[in-house]
Amino acid sequence: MAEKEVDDIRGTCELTANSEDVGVTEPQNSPEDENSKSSSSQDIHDLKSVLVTSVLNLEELDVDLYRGTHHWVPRTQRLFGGQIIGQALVAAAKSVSDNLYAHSLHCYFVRAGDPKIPVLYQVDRTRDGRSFTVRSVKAIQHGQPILICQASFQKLQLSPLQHQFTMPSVPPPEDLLTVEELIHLHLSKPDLAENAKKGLNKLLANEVPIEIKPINPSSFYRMTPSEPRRLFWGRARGYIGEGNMKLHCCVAAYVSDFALLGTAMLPYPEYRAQFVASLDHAMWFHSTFRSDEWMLYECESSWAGSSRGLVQGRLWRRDGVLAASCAQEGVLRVKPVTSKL
Ligand SMILES: CC(C)(COP(=O)(O)OP(=O)(O)OC[C@H]1O[C@@H](n2cnc3c(N)ncnc32)[C@H](O)[C@@H]1OP(=O)(O)O)[C@@H](O)C(=O)NCCC(=O)NCCSC(=O)CCCC(=O)O
Repeated sequence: MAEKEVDDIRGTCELTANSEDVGVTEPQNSPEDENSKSSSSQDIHDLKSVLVTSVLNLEELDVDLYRGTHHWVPRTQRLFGGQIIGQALVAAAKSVSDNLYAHSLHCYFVRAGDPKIPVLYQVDRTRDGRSFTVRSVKAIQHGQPILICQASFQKLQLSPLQHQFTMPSVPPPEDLLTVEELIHLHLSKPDLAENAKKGLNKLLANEVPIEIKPINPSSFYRMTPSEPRRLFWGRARGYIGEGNMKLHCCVAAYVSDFALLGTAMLPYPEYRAQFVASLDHAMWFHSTFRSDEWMLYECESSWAGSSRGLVQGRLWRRDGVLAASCAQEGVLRVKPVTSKL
C-alpha cells in the first residue's frame, strides 16, 4: 500500500490523530479472530460512551460559563470541529428547560482550537420565547473566540405537514466491516510496505470515539475520481441509552463533522490536502434518535471552488426516518500528489 493510500484512509475517515492523543483511553476491537472480535465489540458497546463521561461532560465554572476538555485530537493538532460544536451545544442546552428540544445550530470556526489547553464556553441567553428559545455560545481560548454558535430550541409542537426524502438503499451495518477491520485486512497483505504498515498501525492506535462502517470501502482509497458523495454507518462507541434527547443531539453534532468535508475531495485523487479546515457548520434536528445506535450518514458536496468546498449531510435512522441534516463549508487548499512541497 502506498503512502498516499494510508493518507487517504486518514483523510476519508478522519482518523487523523497522532500518537500523542489527549484524554481517556478506550479498548480497541481485537483483530485476532471473528469470535473475539464480536465479543470485544459487544463489550465496548456495553461501556458508557466516553463522549458522555468525558467529552460532553462540561465542568460548570460559573453561571452560563463552562469548561470542556479534549479526547481525540486530529493529527493537524487543531481541535476537532465536531468536539467544539458538541460542547457548545451542551453549554447552550444547560440553560434551557427540559421541555425544549434542540432543532438547529449555526456555527463559525473563527480560530484554530489549541489542544494544549481546555476550552471555555460562555452562554448568552439571547431570547426565551413562547415556542422557541435562542442561545449564543462563544467558545474561548487564550481570551479569544475560536467558535461562535447560535443554537435554537423548541417546545414539542406537532403538525399535519410532514415530509422527508427517502433513505438511500444500502446494506445493513451487520454485513459491513468497521474501519478498523478494513485496516486489519490491509495489514494482513504480505507485500505491504513497512512505512504503510507503520501508518496503518498508528491509525489503529487512535481513540476516535465513533465506530464507522463505510458502505463502499473501495471509495475509501480515493485512487480514482468518484462523485463527491459517500455513505457510512456510524454510531458513538459505547452505551448512552434512551431518554436524553438533548444529549443525543450533542453527540450527533460531534459525529456530524466526521468525514464531511473530505467528501468534496473525492473527485480529485490527483490532489492531496495541504490545508483543510471547516469554516462553518449548520445542523437541523428533525426527529428523535439514538446516537449510540447505527445511523446512516449520507454526505454529498454540491460545489467546490475558490479554495472552498460546500458539503451537505443527512443522518438517517436505520428505520428510514431522517433524523438530522447538516451543511458545512470549508477551506480546501490542495497540492498535487506528486509534489514534495
Ligand atoms: C479558516 C482560518 C484558517 C482562516 O484564517 P485566516 O487568517 O484567514 O487564514 P488563511 O489566510 O486562510 O491561512 C491559513 C493557512 O493557509 C495558508 N495559506 C493562505 N493562503 C494560501 C494560499 N493561497 N495557498 C496556500 N496556502 C495558503 C496560510 O499560510 C496558513 O497556513 P499556516 O497555518 O500558516 O500553516 C481560521 O479562521 C481558522 O483557523 N478557523 C478555524 C478552523 C477550524 O479549526 N475548524 C475546525 C477544525 S477542522 C475539522 O474539524 C473538520 C475535519 C477536517 C479535517 O481535519 O480533515
